Amino acid sequence: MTFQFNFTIENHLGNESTPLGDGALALDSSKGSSVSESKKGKHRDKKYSTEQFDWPQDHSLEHKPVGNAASSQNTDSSLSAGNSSSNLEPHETQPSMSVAKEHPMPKDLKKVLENKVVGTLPGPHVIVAVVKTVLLKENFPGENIVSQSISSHSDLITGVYEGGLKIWECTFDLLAYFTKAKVKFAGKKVLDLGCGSGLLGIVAFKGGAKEIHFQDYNSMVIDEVTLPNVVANSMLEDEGNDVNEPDVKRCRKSNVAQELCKCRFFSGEWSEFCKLVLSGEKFFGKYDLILTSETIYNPDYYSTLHQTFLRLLDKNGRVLLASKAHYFGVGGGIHLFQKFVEERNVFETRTLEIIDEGLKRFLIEMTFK
Ligand SMILES: C[S@@+](CC[C@H](N)C(=O)[O-])C[C@H]1O[C@@H](n2cnc3c(N)ncnc32)[C@H](O)[C@@H]1O
Repeated sequence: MTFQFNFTIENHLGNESTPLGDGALALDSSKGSSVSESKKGKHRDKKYSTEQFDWPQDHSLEHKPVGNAASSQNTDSSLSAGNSSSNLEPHETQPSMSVAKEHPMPKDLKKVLENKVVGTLPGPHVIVAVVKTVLLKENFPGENIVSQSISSHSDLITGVYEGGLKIWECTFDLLAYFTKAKVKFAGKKVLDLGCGSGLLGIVAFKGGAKEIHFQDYNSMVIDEVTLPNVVANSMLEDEGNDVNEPDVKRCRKSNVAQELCKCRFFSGEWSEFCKLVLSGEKFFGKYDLILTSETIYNPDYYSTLHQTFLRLLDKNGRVLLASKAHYFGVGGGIHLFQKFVEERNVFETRTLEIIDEGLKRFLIEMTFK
């Protein structure tokens, strides 16, 4: 079995008397690379810096939902609500009811990038910034999805942690497709569903989408990965004009803030998320485009996911979905999902691309019949 994380845990840092102190977690949201010891120390007090990421191509990711690995230690309110079972097995567990909430954009954008190292994603797609994060355990009392994932040797813990801390490879397939197919985002209302790092939504943002919403199951993922990635990208865009005069600077600052107003962030389980966005004053209107990568691994979630598309997609909208052919150990996969969709008879699915290298992967489009 191959097991891979995109972040490293440094529980031993205190013993090595690094400036991070005891129980520091280093979370590296790049694919397969890790932050070196010296780099972590070096960047701890920096606001942010830019570097090129090393981005190894590993196609051997394996999902392993864990049963009893989801311990009751989890006290994060949005997570613990989803952790009612102490023995979580992929096919016995229904999607939990992790309460949905909106995460406001912090006023101090520099703070969002504190303890982060910003790099750029190599590849043929538009330039995208990704952050590496250093998390201090004491800042996240009760938030232990990282250590739970590590200790359970799993990328997913059903109903507790749904995988958003790392970038899954189908995200890269969709990014490549956007470029190849010249997907238009301008003026569209876009949802990055199960966003994790949020790279799909970020590309939509850069492509001129009117509004971009990011949703992830875990609130920590939104706060520590998605939001910083979006902020880093808005600043990256802005770095193009290198002007130093104070009023130009002020104006640039408000431009960034204005652009960021197009982005909204949500955590929580899908049916709860639907309730939140469809309810009363929070109603934001339906989405023209729903982007979603590696979200169909668990057949227990199909009904909720299908319902989410049904409720949130505009009647002329489309879903662009990327998935592996099969998710070993969890049981989901593209064929099972397509069959599920066919049986519901609401959406039409069309295969856009089959990527037949490493683990077979699919890009599909869903539109209303
Ligand atoms: C395997 S991760 C993929 C993350 C990201 N899209 C990528 O490709 O890197 C699956 C994502 O789907 C979301 N997700 C899965 N099941 C969910 C559920 N029942 N409710 C809400 N979100 C869910 C999680 O938040 C998680 O980020």
